[in-house]
Amino acid sequence: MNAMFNRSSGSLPSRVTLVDVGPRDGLQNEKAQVGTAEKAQLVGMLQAAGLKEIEVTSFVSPKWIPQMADNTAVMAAVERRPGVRYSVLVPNMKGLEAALPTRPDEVVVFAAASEAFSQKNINCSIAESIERFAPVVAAAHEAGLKVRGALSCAVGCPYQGAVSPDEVDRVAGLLRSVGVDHLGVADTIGVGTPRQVQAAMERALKHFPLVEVSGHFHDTYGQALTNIYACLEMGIHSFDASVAGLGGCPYAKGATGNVATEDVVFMLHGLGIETGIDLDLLVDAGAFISGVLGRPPASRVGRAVLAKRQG
Ligand SMILES: CC(C)(COP(=O)([O-])OP(=O)([O-])OC[C@H]1O[C@@H](n2cnc3c(N)ncnc32)[C@H](O)[C@@H]1OP(=O)([O-])[O-])[C@@H](O)C(=O)NCCC(=O)NCCSC(=O)C[C@@](C)(O)CC(=O)[O-]
Repeated sequence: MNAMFNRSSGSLPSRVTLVDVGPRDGLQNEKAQVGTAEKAQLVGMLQAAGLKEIEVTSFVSPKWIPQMADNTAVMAAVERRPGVRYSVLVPNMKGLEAALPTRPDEVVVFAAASEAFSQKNINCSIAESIERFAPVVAAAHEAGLKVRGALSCAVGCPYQGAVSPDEVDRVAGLLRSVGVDHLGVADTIGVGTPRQVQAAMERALKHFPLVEVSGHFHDTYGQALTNIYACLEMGIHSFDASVAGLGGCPYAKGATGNVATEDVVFMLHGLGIETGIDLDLLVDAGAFISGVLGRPPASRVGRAVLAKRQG
């Protein structure tokens, strides 16, 4: 066992922060255009359920992701609660300039550990993306905002196949070098298994402190909860998840949604780990957005709770 794994001395964190990325990662991949009011209502229901960090939208090109074209209107429609942090994705200065007047608490730049995915997702090489992010990070800091860096394809790439931990190491280092505060290690296509995820995390932890690393897992191969558990064993205590298991990236064909927030909360509470989230209210939020989309929630916990309520 690697020395880095001794950080948590075998015990699990007592509290975990969950960032619900459903309004952004979830809805960016839906064929049906969800209305601005429904998006704001979803954010409202998530914060009522106790989520303290919500990724609301992205300021990307509407030609690339038309589902997020109402970004400014969504940010304006959200009834903000004190103590909740609202983040948005920005791929470049144009995105940051559009995002700043909407008063996000945090911005997210997104790079990839795969050259092929970087080209497909943001139309530039990894090196060019880092160059592009440098002034974005500086300007965001100037505006008093923290910057998260999402690192896609940390285990596998839909175009390139397996991704080596060496690439995670390299790109995590590049993101840190331009001043990114927090790194979200993402298994974009949900192919990772626990030891692979731990290897990627270990490399990320060379560049970012434990409190500034989080996991973002898609559940394509049903490994997401196991991978979260593997991260908990390393002491990592912040994860992205999507209510109702919404999600996916339009440039990662075949990948399913993110791990469902309801499923993560159920597991964490079962482990005696605090989240501050009310599972019943979260299930209501998942049922609401699934109703808007005209399908049952992908969350197994969500479906089980709803079935139990019906008797
Ligand atoms: C990065 C670009 C813009 C490059 O796209 P490009 O075509 O190379 O951009 P460009 O700079 O050449 O500009 C082309 C046009 O886009 C406009 N433009 C340029 N920037 C913006 C902007 N910010 N907002 C609005 N418009 C913009 C620009 O003004 C111009 O407009 P035109 O003159 O043709 O009318 C494009 O590739 C893009 O928007 N990509 C975003 C793709 C995306 O959102 N993917 C999903 C998010 S990542 C993800 O889901 C993964 C994650 C984070 O969840 C973790 C995981 O699971 O892996």
